Amino acid sequence: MTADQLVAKYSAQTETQSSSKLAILGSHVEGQEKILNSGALALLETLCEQFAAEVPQLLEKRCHKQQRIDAGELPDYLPETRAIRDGNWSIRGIPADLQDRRVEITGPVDRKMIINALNANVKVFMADFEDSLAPSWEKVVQGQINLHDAVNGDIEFTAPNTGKHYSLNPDPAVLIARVRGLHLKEKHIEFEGEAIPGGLADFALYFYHNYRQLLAKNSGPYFYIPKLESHHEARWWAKVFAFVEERFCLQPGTIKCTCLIETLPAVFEMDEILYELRSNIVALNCGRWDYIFSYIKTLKNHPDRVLPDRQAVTMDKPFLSAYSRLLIKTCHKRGALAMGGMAAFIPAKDEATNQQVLQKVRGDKELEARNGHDGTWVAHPGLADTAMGIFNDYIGGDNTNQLHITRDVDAPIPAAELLEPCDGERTETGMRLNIRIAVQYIEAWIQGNGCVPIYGLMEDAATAEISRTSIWQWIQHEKSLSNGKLVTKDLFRQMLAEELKNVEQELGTERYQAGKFTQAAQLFEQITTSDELVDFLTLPGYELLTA
Ligand SMILES: CC(=O)SCCNC(=O)CCNC(=O)[C@H](O)C(C)(C)COP(=O)(O)OP(=O)(O)OC[C@H]1O[C@@H](n2cnc3c(N)ncnc32)[C@H](O)[C@@H]1OP(=O)(O)O
Ligand SMILES: O=CC(=O)O
Ligand SMILES: [Mg+2]
Repeated sequence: MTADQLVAKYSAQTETQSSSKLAILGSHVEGQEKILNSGALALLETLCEQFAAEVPQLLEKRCHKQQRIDAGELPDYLPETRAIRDGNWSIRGIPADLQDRRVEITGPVDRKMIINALNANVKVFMADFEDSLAPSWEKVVQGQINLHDAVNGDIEFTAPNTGKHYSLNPDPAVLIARVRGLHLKEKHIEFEGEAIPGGLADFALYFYHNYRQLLAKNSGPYFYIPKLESHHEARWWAKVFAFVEERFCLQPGTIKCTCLIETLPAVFEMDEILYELRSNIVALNCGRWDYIFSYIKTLKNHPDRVLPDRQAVTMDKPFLSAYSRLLIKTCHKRGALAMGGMAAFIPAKDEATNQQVLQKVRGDKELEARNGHDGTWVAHPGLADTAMGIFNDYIGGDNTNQLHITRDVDAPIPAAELLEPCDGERTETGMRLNIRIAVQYIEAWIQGNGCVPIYGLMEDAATAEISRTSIWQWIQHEKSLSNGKLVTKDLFRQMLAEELKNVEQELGTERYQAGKFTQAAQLFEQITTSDELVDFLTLPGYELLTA
């Protein structure tokens, strides 16, 4: 039976016996029939049946590990998987259209942005259901509709305010969908009365609707997997992929994924993650913003590892440099690409400032390319040429990547280097900036906007996490600012009140009052002064977003 016949049979079966275990609770989104059809829901139901119950167990494993680290242990390479690290093995391979990923643009699954991103001067577009998306039901469903139209090549958009029309250029970038992390649920779909894992919904819907078209175009169902913390979680995804490949009569390894290494626990299991997913994985990526957040979160009880101002934590700091170099060394040894990360700068409107922005982006991308990364991320089309120029220079000639760079000079990288405390000041200016960023970001998020420009930087869920957890950590460890002020809950509350006034002045009273700043400030205050560190900002945020 061909794959097409199989899908038809699978869809027909479920057309007649509508699913009893899966319930759609979200309100109607225009066009949802295209996405939430019986075949897609049948796949989702089967995946939930097979795999959803394991997710809480995986999250529980994270907690157990964290308890040991909270009690004083430091993360390290795992003794029980030494044979995998020492073994001689490679990943299955990289399809032709994923060999050259020198510049990838990222962005939420907004219709206009999808078109702009696919038309940008980049090799890949990472369409994001994660850090840059506030996953309201409408955005999730509309995002799937948009991606389906993009894969079909008939996505179009007319801006209501300008009348400008958008459609795809002839040779669009390769599409990779980033699904939600395992901690996030999709509460508008329930399986046996329980909200389902958000990432499983994103995966099933994108896969089901697009894999045939993508394969017909000599591309494939490609995914970014975020926020993994262990090789057990990688194994879970490997089982999901293998199950779906078998179900749809696809060659093993048809689904391809790139895993973000953006948690401190995962950096010690990169070989193991590649190994678990070796049939499907093609690359790892340095998700530096979540990684910095994870460094704070994982080492939250370790007074000697408290980070300084966010601006001081740059990729040339020893712990981040070691992370980038180890990722490259590990990937290239196994035949996988080593993707760099995001410089959070975005273009400025005035030319002089923009030149400074481009200079900073150039510096950041040069460091990555020189280290041996095979490609990098940009947040905005206006940065694509700059990043492309740097990577063209380093990759050179007919090459498509830097897989030949083995970084033997770095063997081995000890755990201590990955955990090295980061020097730098904690300043009142830095703390106030963290406050203004976090409160504005939370306000945007609970209104449904997961990625916003604030003070010339792209702010998303990962960058905002650094701002809010830095203050939490400074309070908990009774740190003093460079001007001698002790960081306390009261000092934070006082600064928050003052900075809310500054934000109101910056934005104007009309915008401020029409917004949700009071709600955002309440949530921010609550999670910053709580003695328990809230795991992810987006968990209480999701309750407000979907209230
Ligand atoms: C830590 C991480 O996870 S990083 C990955 C997640 N983060 C992201 O993906 C960031 C994506 N970037 C963005 O969302 C945006 O660039 C923002 C919010 C930072 C800034 O957006 P804006 O203020 O709209 O930028 P600006 O006004 O300069 O945009 C100019 C044009 O570029 C487009 N544009 C900007 N960023 C992008 C993008 N990432 N993809 C596609 N198009 C984009 C805008 O849609 C706009 O198009 P138009 O001229 O046709 O109207
Ligand atoms: O997802 C990317 C990051 O930096 O976080
Ligand atoms: Mg991230």
